Amino acid sequence: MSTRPICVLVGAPGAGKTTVGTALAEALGVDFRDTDADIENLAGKPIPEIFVDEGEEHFRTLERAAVAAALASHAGVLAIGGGAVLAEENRAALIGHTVVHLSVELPDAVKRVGLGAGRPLLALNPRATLKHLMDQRRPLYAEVATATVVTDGRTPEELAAEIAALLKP
Ligand SMILES: Nc1ncnc2c1ncn2[C@@H]1O[C@H](COP(=O)(O)OP(=O)(O)O)[C@@H](O)[C@H]1O
Ligand SMILES: O=C(O)C1=C[C@@H](OP(=O)(O)O)[C@@H](O)[C@H](O)C1
Ligand SMILES: [Mg+2]
Repeated sequence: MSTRPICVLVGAPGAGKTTVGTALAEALGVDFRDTDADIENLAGKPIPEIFVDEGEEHFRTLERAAVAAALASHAGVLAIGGGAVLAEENRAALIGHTVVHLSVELPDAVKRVGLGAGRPLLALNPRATLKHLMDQRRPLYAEVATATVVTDGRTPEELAAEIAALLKP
């Protein structure tokens, strides 16, 4: 039987999709899924290694397949990678879903991505690259979102509670 996510989280790297999504799923008592984790499981290696070994284009191919599969089969909270909205195929697939854009401005995004590794696109010059990615993608997040939640200066728990309230019928 086909099913659909309760909510799909989109936004820039560092918006908190993985962190807030995990907290939201816990608050709602449902499963959390992240297409980045699906891709890593399928490829059998971390995302930075996929970029080094096979390149970004191959990663985007795996990502399109992962987004389509998760949208068709996951019933809980779903986070998709920050760059997934670049593909027209993914934006079209999101139509009709409840899509929450976790918005973040550059200062908070820089602080947050600085806290962890594992984002190959941001390995060299995180601030300048993030600024470029965010400028390029802002209209695409707006295009697919059915709601936007501002994350700057807010905790993941506050954000999870706000989204849970927003999802109530
Ligand atoms: N609202 C927030 N406030 C402070 N730190 C956050 C917040 N959301 C996420 N973080 C931290 O920022 C980093 C990136 O978060 P993550 O959930 O991986 O973002 P994304 O999946 O959108 O790239 C993590 O170290 C996480 O703990
Ligand atoms: O912005 C991007 O293009 C990417 C974001 C990452 O996910 P997060 O948005 O969860 O960091 C991951 O999919 C990959 O490193 C590419
Ligand atoms: Mg993530």
